[in-house]
Amino acid sequence: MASISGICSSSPSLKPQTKTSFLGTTGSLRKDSVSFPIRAKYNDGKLGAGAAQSVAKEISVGLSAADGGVKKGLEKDPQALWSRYVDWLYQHKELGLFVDVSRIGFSDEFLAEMEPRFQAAFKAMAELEKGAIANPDEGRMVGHYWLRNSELAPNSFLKTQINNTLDAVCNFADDIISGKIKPPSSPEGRFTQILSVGIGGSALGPQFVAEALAPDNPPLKIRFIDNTDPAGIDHQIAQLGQELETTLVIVISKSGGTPETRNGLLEVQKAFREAGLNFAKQGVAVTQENSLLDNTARIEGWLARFPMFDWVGGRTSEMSAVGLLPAALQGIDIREMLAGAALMDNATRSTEIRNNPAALLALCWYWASDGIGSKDMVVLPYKDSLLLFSRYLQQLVMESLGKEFDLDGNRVNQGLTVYGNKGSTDQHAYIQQLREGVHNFFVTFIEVLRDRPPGHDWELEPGVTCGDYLFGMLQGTRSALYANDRESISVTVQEVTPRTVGAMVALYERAVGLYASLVNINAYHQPGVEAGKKAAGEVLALQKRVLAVLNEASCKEPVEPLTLDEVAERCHAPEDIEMIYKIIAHMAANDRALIAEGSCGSPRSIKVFLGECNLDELYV
Ligand SMILES: O=P(O)(O)OC[C@H]1O[C@](O)(CO)[C@@H](O)[C@@H]1O
Repeated sequence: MASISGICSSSPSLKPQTKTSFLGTTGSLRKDSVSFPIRAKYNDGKLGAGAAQSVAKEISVGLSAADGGVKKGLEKDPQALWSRYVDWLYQHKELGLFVDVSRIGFSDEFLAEMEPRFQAAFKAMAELEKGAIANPDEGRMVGHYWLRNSELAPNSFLKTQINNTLDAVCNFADDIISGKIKPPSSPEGRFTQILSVGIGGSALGPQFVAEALAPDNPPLKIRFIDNTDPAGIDHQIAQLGQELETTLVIVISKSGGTPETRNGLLEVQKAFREAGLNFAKQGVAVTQENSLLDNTARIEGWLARFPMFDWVGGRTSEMSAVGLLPAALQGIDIREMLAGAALMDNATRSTEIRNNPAALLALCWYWASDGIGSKDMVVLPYKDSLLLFSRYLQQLVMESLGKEFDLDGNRVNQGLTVYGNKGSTDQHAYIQQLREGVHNFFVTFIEVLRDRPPGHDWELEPGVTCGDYLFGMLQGTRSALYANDRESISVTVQEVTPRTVGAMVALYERAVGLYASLVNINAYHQPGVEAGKKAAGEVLALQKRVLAVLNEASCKEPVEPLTLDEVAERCHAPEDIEMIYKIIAHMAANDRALIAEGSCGSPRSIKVFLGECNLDELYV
């Protein structure tokens, strides 16, 4: 592959589109939204890309329903495309990583319009790295970049914290793997399994890295509880079987109070009790100092505790103890992961868009989705071990960019939808629609050049290996999509190694940060998640009232089965009757409520009572 990294001549001029169109009334979210400065091809050159939001509000532009979302004007001439490929190819020599943006059709005019906005984004990023409060809502610094180069931390206290934590993780992992720290009920043995309990950013990074990098026979195998699904939890515990006694349970939660994680912990502790095992001697907490989880672990005397830092967000915590501890225990070289991320961090500090792979990604996202998330990003790694990359990116990108308000308080309903699994598998699932159906996406191909470790390859037909097929499928799909005006980015690495995985994590972290600046949003908070959590809490509070009402009626002689209306009335919540119905149906399905009359299929027919009267709960 050519080693040209963006200092080459300018790209051939592409045909800029000058059409201006309006979103109209489709999608109520857009109706009340302010518009963004949009790429040059849609704004007739009226609006500088660096214009202030107030100027941008003057027009609202985007893809109209009428054009079916089809982009016109993508370069198709093979020679011109080749030139564009060569001119724009980004290479990181030391990492063996390439970014090809040639199949995204941004024009020189668009690039010029975006340049000042990128310079502002680079400046904001530099401030963030110096310790500015980059998460204003929460009044927090954003320091995940310091994790791979503690020299950058804004003060010596943080630097020491980072270094000490890394040393502690390495030492603990060494002691567990070597058997210096043994499971209490198996003094001759070693820990053989990890059960990781956590959710969101406290699970997705470790899951992705385990799938990508764990050796075939790791020193400890890893399992995850990342939900409050009782059947899922039972399954994980059942799969461990006798090995529960040699299982290290790592409970990961930045806040230390996430309900799903707490429930997972309580379920696991119950399993330990039932197996006659001492959980504390096998439990490890990764959490913020003095969180509920931290205090529990300290008071109960758990085997170890590792800190999560206030200035590291869950979705950017893979290079903190959250990701490093499980990785190290699986025998993954975490210092290499950090080195790869640090190299990428250096590269993505470049203030020259062409020379900055994260800026290139952000540029393409903006172009492809009009800076308003009008198209989804389909992430397709052609490598089984990278299966979970898209799931990992889903949180990183969508929790960061999916915001109702911008930094100036305007309602913008921003975001960038991410989905995907892996190629070529997905070619036999939904690529049909991508090629020919609704044009609401762009693709990111992740290519891995090395098919197998050296010496293992063979030709399954003359001149062709299994990996050649995978390569052919990727290239064929990229070409076939482009021929039908479907744009794509390709990120290529030589191999899936700790170094390249660290680099890819760092690449996308930075791309998200830069893109957030371009669209003027706070990438580091997640206010929207709270609404769901609050509503869940309200449902559970209502369930307690329903239970109290049913209990009272069920303690009567004779038992008084109640209609839904009666339950709602006695709960003083007639407006919540639908939710009350759902609560009762759920309880009935789990043998916790009995349907005396009627059936759940016709809610108005139901009369319900509890199988048992609980006198202790009567006047609660
Ligand atoms: O690590 P915690 O505090 O348990 O949070 C888990 C996840 O929950 C979220 O806060 C969303 O609810 C994510 O941002 C986070 O990664």
